[in-house]
Amino acid sequence: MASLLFVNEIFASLQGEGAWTGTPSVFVRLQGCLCRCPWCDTKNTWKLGEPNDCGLDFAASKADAPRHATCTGEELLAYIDAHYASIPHVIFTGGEPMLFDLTDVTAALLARGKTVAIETSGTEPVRVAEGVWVTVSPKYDMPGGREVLASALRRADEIKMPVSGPKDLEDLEHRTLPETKPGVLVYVQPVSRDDEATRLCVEAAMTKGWRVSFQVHKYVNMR
Ligand SMILES: Nc1nc2[nH]cc(C(=O)O)c2c(=O)[nH]1
Ligand code: SF4
Ligand SMILES: [Mg+2]
Repeated sequence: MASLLFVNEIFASLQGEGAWTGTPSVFVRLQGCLCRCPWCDTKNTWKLGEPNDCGLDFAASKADAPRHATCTGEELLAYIDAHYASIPHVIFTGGEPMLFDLTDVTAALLARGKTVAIETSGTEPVRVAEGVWVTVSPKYDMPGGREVLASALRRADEIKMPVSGPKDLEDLEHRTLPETKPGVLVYVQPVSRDDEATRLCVEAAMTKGWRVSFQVHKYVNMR
């Protein structure tokens, strides 16, 4: 587990999205993303990380800042043990967490009895232990020019499609779902609590049988 992780933020909250909504979770927000989605709510993570001397206390002490901490997988595990022992679920998000190989660190968390999830755009190979819950929020035709990988869609336990307009629903139906495994959970999620996007998601759910993910944390002013 020698490689370095660049941690933009680490904090505890309730999962506010998708199938695990309401679950007490440690969020590990990793630095770096190449997708450049116009409506991204974590633009502060876009810059790719580089080694520095900031430890995890730094990442735990700030929100929405562009700087990150540097740690090894072992240091992250020790920090979670020390500060978040009572929290049963760990979520790696970003940024794009699959810019990092999380196979060993996620295996170690599972071995401790935690459940573990990642939130990925599907534009990087999925590198996590077997048994990790993989949520893919596919990002098509974004300014960064990244391609959504069939291998990521196939590995997904949950698809959570960000919806800003009708094209996203078309992409979900015709580009995403044909590549997913049987039994995958399908969510549509309005971006930025937008009223028109919310209306589109509710209508799509009622006609297609998909579920809606509402980013509950934003409605109750939680992180
Ligand atoms: N409460 C809460 N739930 C979340 N689920 C996914 C999040 C993310 O930023 O990826 C997120 C987040 O930032 N906060
Ligand atoms: S993939 Fe996620 S982190 Fe990256 S730009 Fe898009 S919304 Fe932001
Ligand atoms: Mg968020």
